[in-house]
Amino acid sequence: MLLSMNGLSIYHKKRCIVDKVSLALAYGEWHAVAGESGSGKSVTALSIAGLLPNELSAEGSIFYEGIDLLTFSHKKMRLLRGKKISYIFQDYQGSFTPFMTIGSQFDEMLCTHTDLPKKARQTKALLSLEEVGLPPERTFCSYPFQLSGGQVQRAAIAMATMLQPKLIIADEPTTALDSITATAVLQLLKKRQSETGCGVLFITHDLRTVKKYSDTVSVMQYGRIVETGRPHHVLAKPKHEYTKQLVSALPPLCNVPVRLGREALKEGLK
Ligand SMILES: Nc1ncnc2c1ncn2[C@@H]1O[C@H](COP(=O)(O)OP(=O)(O)OP(=O)(O)O)[C@@H](O)[C@H]1O
Repeated sequence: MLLSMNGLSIYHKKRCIVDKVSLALAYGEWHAVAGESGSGKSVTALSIAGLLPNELSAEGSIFYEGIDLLTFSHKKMRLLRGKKISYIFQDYQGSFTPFMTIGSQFDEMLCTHTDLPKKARQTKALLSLEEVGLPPERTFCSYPFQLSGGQVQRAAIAMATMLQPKLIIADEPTTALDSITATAVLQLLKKRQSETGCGVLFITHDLRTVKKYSDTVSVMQYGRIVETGRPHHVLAKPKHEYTKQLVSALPPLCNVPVRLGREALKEGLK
């Protein structure tokens, strides 16, 4: 197992906001965590990357390749982030520092995790930007606010996959995008996943994306996982009352049979 979370609880002071969550993610798997706003999806994801704000505390265990990340120091987690575990946020303010060019942020990551000389770092960054369909030189020299939302997320995917991490955590990466751009960004993430073989933990409130891209879905409500399984099972025959409500709230056109994985990707790339 790439990631195995056991009895994870997260507290704000004495308030429990995530309650004994257990979740597993295999190598190369796309695991969606779906649920309404405030159910605890983001804080669960942040805890894996060691990015919980100071006022929150976590208990339980989060094993990444057999090592409990909750026992890691901030310094060790910094070395792991980017190289082994990457994070894609909802918007550029999460993924990029606004006052640095995209290129210098790629360079900073390469400096932290590799011994490459300057020229080779630049070549690698430009190649990564090209791989996600962005004009490499122009994007490299741009500040995040000079790019569109879709371009920022493409650049975030480029940076997240550049060092071929085994795990990518994507926290509602398409929330700020229109539906056509969102589809293109998700197809790109799926494509990069199949190229690099990484696992994806995908946080979403949109069950349509769960149907289309995920191998597994966990449904969260009030800080607990109430149901886990293959999307076509969970969505066709939801067991928990909350999942039933989520499914019945889907627009009718979305309640069609699900095609998953490679098939969905092929479809998306046509
Ligand atoms: N820094 C914080 N301090 C105190 N409470 C917090 C903090 N961050 C999150 N929470 C609380 O934790 C709960 C879960 O929040 P979280 O952001 O994980 O939800 P979510 O399911 O990701 O929602 P959304 O889809 O809106 O992002 C909420 O009740 C929220 O108010």
